[in-house]
Amino acid sequence: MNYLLSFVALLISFLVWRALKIWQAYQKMGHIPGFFTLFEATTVIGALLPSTSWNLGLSFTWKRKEYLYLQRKSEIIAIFPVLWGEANVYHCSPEVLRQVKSVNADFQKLDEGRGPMSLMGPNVVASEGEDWKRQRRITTPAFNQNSYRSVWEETTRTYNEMVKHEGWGTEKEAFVPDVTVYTRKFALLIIASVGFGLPLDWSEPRYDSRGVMSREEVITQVSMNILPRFILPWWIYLALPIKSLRAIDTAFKRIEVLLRTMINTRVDEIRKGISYNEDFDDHIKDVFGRLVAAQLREGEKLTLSDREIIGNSFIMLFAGHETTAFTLAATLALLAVNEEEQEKAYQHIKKTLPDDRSPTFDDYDSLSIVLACFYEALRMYPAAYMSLRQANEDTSLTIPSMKRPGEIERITVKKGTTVINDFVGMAYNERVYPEAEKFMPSRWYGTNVERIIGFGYGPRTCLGMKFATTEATCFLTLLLREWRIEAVFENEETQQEWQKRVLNPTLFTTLTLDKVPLRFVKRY
Ligand code: HEM
Repeated sequence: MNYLLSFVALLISFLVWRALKIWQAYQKMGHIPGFFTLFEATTVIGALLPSTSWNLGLSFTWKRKEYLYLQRKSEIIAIFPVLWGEANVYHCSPEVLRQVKSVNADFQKLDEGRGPMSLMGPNVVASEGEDWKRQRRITTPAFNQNSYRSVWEETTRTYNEMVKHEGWGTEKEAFVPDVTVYTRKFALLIIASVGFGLPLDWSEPRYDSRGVMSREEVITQVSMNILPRFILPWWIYLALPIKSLRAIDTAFKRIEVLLRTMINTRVDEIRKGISYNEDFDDHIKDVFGRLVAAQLREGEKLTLSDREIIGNSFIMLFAGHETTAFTLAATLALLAVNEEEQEKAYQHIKKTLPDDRSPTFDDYDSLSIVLACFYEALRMYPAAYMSLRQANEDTSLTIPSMKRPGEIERITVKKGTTVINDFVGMAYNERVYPEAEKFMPSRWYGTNVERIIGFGYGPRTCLGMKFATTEATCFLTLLLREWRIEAVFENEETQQEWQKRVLNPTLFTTLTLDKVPLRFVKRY
């Protein structure tokens, strides 16, 4: 009886607490069109439960992309979770994105969102204010024309290694059961080599004969398990003898050792090679070298702690390969089911590279139709599918009106409100991208890079944007000029049905695709 009373008292306290919370949120955001749900999508419970009418589910911005904003006839909406989580404001307007992320915007990254990204140490993605400025200034010079040239050369080398190792050189056709496995490995090898001077081998097996994980597998496991590692308590790895948990634990321990060893080796190299009072910029070109060298500038402002070097190395390895890999996979899949666009890209490559000469970095600007295919895939499957910002002050936002097209509405977001930039919503906003469901690379012909919002906007725009587009242009050019890409259908399914089944992403740490089966058919 006592137990029952305690339970009822607890339940009542909980409900009163929630009612108060929702009431407070409603005071703040009630003027924004919105709706109620039971759990907030990004909380553990909200993410684990399936997407239904009463629970949004983790991938709800994708699953409801056609009607989420249309239902409320507004490009900005508020979502109030009744039982768990915080109320937030979502929007699907590139105009709002620009206001929230411009240089003068009084918004900042959320502490909660920064947690998982700082798992291995503070870094440029997760930091704010002066810490962010310092880390951005240290890392930015590593992204320059010379490094993009290295990206191009390394992409060409790795492509040839892939074709050789997979035995495709002599084949007329290659069946690729899941192209994401290849693009993932590809992107990882490029960032590891160009960004970190860590050459990984395409042919190295994931585990050696003694069952020891390869370095590639360590980085892949770590990238795929950032959220579980962040959420799960340390003792769970000891308490539960589950193989996949053990693999996560091993990978996180090994990456720490790997990065520390790399730091020590690089410190020795730098100390031997140059006097560390000299201008480092002239000597050290790669991202990792710049991070390590910054630490050696004793007594200077632009320095990094050990934890910051590890944090930044980890984040570059992660940000530098997951996003590129899935966008490349989406590009190939979309080209497979849009034959006309694939043919256009192929003809463009042939015209740009007469006599079948190999593409070089100097061809990058001319291969704009290839890059447009990548931009369009990025729009339709935005790897960084949302970004969160908190208002530091009451801020008035101007939003194109859905009810009265051509007019502008003003909405104030109150101090402390979290604004979620919903890149899926923006990508499928028919006002901005007519026929949004259609793969139309021509949207990006001759475009201004500021329009490519998939890489963010403003001072915190993606640092690796040109790194990624260089790699993508080179990889796609090499592949498309040699192979015709085809979808592998199941039974009698149509191209649209294939796209719907196969290109059905999961929204987790990034937007990920699961199993994209393709066939590469030799063109000559
Ligand atoms: C298709 C590939 C990529 C996509 C779609 C992408 C997307 C993004 C987006 C949307 C942001 C801004 C996030 C925010 O505002 O909260 C961002 C930031 C960042 N990205 Fe990328 N990224 C890609 C590739 C890369 C690569 C290859 C690297 C490094 C080699 C990289 C490094 C970074 C870093 C360091 C930041 C943080 C910048 C800052 O806060 O100052 N990204 N990325």
